[in-house]
Amino acid sequence: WYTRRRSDEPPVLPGAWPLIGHAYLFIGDELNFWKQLQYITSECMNNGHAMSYYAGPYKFYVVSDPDDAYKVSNTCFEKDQFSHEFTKELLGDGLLFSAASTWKRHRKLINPSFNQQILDGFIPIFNKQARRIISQLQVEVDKGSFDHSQYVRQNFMETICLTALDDSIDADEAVSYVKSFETYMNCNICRFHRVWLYPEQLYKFSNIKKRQDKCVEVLHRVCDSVLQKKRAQRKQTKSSEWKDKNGAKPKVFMDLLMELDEGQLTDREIRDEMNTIIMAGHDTSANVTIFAMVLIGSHPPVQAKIYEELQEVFGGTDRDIEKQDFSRLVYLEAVLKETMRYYVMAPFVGRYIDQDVKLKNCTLKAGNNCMLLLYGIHRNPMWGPDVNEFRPERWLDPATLPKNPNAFVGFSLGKRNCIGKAYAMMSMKALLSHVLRRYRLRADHRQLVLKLDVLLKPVTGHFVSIQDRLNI
Ligand code: HEM
Repeated sequence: WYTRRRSDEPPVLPGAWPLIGHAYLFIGDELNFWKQLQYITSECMNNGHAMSYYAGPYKFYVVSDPDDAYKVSNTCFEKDQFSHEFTKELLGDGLLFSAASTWKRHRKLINPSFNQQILDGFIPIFNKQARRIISQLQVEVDKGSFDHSQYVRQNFMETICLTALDDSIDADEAVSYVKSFETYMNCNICRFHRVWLYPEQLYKFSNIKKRQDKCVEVLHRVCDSVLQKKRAQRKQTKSSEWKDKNGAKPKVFMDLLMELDEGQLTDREIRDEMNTIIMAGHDTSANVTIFAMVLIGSHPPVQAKIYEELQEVFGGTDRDIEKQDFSRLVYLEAVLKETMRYYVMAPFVGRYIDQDVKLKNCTLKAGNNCMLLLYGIHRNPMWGPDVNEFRPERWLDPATLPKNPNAFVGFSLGKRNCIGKAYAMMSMKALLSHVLRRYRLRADHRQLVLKLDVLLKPVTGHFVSIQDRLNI
């Protein structure tokens, strides 16, 4: 039954077992998940860039051709059947996993909140956060290799909270918010790797669910209390006075959503979007920065070139990064893009096939799930013979880049791609432009062991050591 398919459907991955199909491949830890995803990707790339596999009764298509992936992503806007189910208590109708009809309305409303003018308002926060990590890293100078990921993760989490909710969140609330977020994500990852906990009827009796519910309670309480505080402040102060009082402060995402015309988003929807932005925005940018630091430390000529560019742009000073500096950091941008190509943060994204989709060589049938293999797109031979090498220089000359506009999918592809890509590039450039002016990194990326929870991550973080350039 598993191997039977309509003639125009993609071929089935070999090795399906009775009843469970290929689900056994995914039993195990996050290291195994990454291994299996690499295996499925290479099978898919070697079999016409589209295949299918089964997890119990569910059929999943996998697609690794950039044009086909683009077609799927712009035809089917529903996310796969599991993502929303796993996150609905916290993210509700937030952009990331909401139903297509809600997503279309919300994305239109929220898009303007990510415009350049708003993002420029966050530059002082990015600078402050970069200086914060520089002083925290002082204790690690000349101490040998250490786990830089903890510093980076914490820093990006604080930054996203400051730009989503601002400092209306008090210190104790902030601590419990960050902790609860972390535990919530860990619970979800635990469930993801235990196929038997996928059905809600079984999951609700597990201890993981109990722990997760407690976290959701805290996260909702904190978010609601910030929202109420902001509403009360606005009521007390006339709108013109409120503008004067807060004129110097950047507008954070919560302010922007509250300012939408009355009734466009309910308080519940604003809360869902805040949690979504925080969840989608902090771990992704943090991980790219963590990988970038390892790669930069492992490639001294790359580090020297970045440093040279930083000296030129900042005139040899340690001044803050300003609006006009971002576009001048051309080589740093190339390094970040190459990091995201080499270690694609989200190696796949899911879609639900709600209508038949005709691809180059086959048809995906409605009623199944589909994984767009972004990792496969970044390993496509169109990138050239050095596809498996880290080579930022490829980004400096358009002639050495693939002609296909969907070759780079670090932020996904199609209309439902990442809304925060410009924010992410700015926050990462700001942090690295400070850190790399002050510290020289040493690392060895060949020691990295990778795992996949929902994002690609290094298993342990003790690979980077730092020297203070002031003492060299
Ligand atoms: C380097 C950092 C980042 C990476 C690699 C990344 C990657 C992604 C990916 C792969 C998706 C899924 C798209 C899809 O399903 O096709 C996504 C969606 C999303 N991202 Fe990002 N992201 C990053 C940073 C951010 C930041 C900083 C924010 C917010 C400030 C953000 C907010 C979102 C939101 C709200 C969505 C859902 C968009 C929608 O469905 O309309 N992301 N991102």
